[in-house]
Amino acid sequence: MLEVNALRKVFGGLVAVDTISFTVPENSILGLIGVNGSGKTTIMNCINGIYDATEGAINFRGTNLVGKKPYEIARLGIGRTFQVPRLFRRLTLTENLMVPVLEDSRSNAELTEKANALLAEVDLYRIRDNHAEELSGGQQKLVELLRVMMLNPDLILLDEPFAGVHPNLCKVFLDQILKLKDAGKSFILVSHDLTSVYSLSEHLLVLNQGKKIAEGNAADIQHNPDVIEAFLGR
Ligand SMILES: Nc1ncnc2c1ncn2[C@@H]1O[C@H](COP(=O)(O)OP(=O)(O)OP(=O)(O)O)[C@@H](O)[C@H]1O
Repeated sequence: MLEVNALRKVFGGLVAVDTISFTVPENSILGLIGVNGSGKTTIMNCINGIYDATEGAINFRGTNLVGKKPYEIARLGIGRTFQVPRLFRRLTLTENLMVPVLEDSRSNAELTEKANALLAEVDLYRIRDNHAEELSGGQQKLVELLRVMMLNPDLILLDEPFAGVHPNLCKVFLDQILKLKDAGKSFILVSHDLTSVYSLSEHLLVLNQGKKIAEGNAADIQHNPDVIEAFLGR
């Protein structure tokens, strides 16, 4: 579904992503792990068009994404959440969900029904008229995922969905991911929560200082000496 080939992203003299290649098959979850500053978010930003790749190719179902704008990439079927959720603080939950579909050809009633159904799935329908700023950080992350789902993407990039989130909400988030996976969606998951990322991902990529140092399934990664050294410094 997604093929990233020899991706390189340089900021001035800093090579943030150093010639990384990987693929995301249809209906799969790829985990992206690495210590702070290893290049994970930069890879996400290159895929969804926030950054232009310095070099390399990114193909999504045969379309080259390099040079495309974030809204074009969203319309092609790639959604994205952020480490710090980017909701409109003074809009209600329902209004936040309606933002990506303002120019949608579906009727307002149909879209509102969809937004409310998504909110109901995670027990937020009852507070649908609250302002986003009234939510906890974890609830905001959840609403951001629902907002992404309004465009029904096939590939969803999740940046640190569990960081700072109450364990009960993490469970809701995990259930949502699994449900969407069952419905055929694919994910790239960036997380420092290794337990969750190991349990969710069929395949993992480990980054260190912009380079790929290992890849494989959770068992391969957990026993890889380079990974142990990068994470634990021994
Ligand atoms: N816009 C930018 N301008 C300059 N340097 C940047 C920019 N974005 C990222 N970097 C640098 O690129 C490197 C990789 O950063 P990135 O945010 O991708 O790492 P990360 O693995 O996501 O880290 P974290 O786990 O802390 O989120 C870091 O050294 C960072 O300082």
